[in-house]
Amino acid sequence: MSFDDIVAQDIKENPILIYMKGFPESPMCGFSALAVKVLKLYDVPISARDILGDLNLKECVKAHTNWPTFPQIFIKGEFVGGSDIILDMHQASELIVRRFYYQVYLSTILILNLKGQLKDLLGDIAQKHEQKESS
Ligand SMILES: N[C@@H](CCC(=O)N[C@@H](CS)C(=O)NCC(=O)O)C(=O)O
Ligand code: FES
Repeated sequence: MSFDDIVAQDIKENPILIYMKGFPESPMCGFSALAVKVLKLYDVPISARDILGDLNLKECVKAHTNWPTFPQIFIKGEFVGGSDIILDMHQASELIVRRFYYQVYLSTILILNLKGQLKDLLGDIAQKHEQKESS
């Protein structure tokens, strides 16, 4: 099996694959460690290959993606990028989630406020209605 075949098979068979320095449990570089840390936040199975021990594999991966550095992350067969890109993607998704909760919070305040106003308004009518009935 050529190294090209190994890379092609790796990418095909593993939904999340990192070519990295070291292994997920023992990264040998801060950039690789960061990529693993971000992916671990999503509770997904992470497959990895250590490129430090195999220069041929390393060169083959670089040629395959035309990307000069490691880590290199593949998700569902697609090359995504390195640690900067995966961190940016994570932070962007965090921002969307935070904005969503903020919107829900604002909407809840608004609904409670309207409900309070309606209660005051109707309460007044109900009181007058009661007074009329008793007189
Ligand atoms: N900004 C890069 C950082 C990765 C990086 O600069 N990696 C370097 C140092 S570990 C690298 O792989 N250099 C090429 C090499 O060691 O062969 C990213 O987003 O992944
Ligand atoms: S091995 Fe030195 S920065 Fe990655």
